[in-house]
Amino acid sequence: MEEKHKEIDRGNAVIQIKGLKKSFGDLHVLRGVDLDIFKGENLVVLGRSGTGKSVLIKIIAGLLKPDAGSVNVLGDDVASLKPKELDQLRLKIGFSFQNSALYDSMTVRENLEFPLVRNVRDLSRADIDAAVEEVLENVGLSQTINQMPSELSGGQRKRIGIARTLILKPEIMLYDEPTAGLDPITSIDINNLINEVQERNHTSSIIITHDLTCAKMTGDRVAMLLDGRFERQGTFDEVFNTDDERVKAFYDYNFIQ
Ligand SMILES: Nc1ncnc2c1ncn2[C@@H]1O[C@H](COP(=O)(O)OP(=O)(O)OP(=O)(O)O)[C@@H](O)[C@H]1O
Repeated sequence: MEEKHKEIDRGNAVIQIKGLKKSFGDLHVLRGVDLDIFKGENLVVLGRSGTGKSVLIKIIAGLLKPDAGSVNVLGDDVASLKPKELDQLRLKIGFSFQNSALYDSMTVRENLEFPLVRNVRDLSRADIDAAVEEVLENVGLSQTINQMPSELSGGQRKRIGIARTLILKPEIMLYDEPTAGLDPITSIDINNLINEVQERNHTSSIIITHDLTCAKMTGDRVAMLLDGRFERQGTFDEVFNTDDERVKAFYDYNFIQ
């Protein structure tokens, strides 16, 4: 499988993280994280369980406060935002979490309408219908519009979850283990969808994954969290071309076991 090759504008950072630290009691999870994410870039974050990937995402979204360091998202210093400003910023960030969290009692259409109706005022019925149809078409599932989530496959539910996030046209997408629990072929479909979203919407994305096929297919750049820092950042091959046993173990586990 080929590495991704996409030109990224390194002059335009949408997320800038400097010297970020976060501990819980004696547990020092993030120990000085420096990271930039550029406009239109897919950045894959790798790291073993418990290394602090979710903590990092929560800090970016303003859900957790850092102990030290700065986090700037789309020009805003997250720590200094008032609650209302934080809500505004969060509308520009799409979260695609592991379980997709669709509402089981609502149809696909109702699930997709929900964030729009809740967050955007003065939309006509025609606007809402058009937005729902557009995102469903973008994820290739127009035919499921009147179905219930229980009638969909895991891969389809994942796609609808991504569509529901896209309906607010986020500038940044955060994908938390997008291929977890999916078979390899369906995982590849989701990886392709992540790239299509990037191409079509010029979104910048952070993709947290343990799946190195996903990392290689979707990542313009890969950053590996090791002992609380991003010691290794670069293309997929740059990150894994090393004698560092911690990195090699991660690679071997994915491809040999
Ligand atoms: N609110 C909290 N209070 C105390 N400890 C926490 C809190 N949130 C996270 N932690 C701890 O911080 C560490 C990092 O957690 P985090 O969820 O970020 O890991 P992760 O890298 O996302 O792991 P996984 O790949 O398993 O999802 C863990 O040891 C976790 O127990």
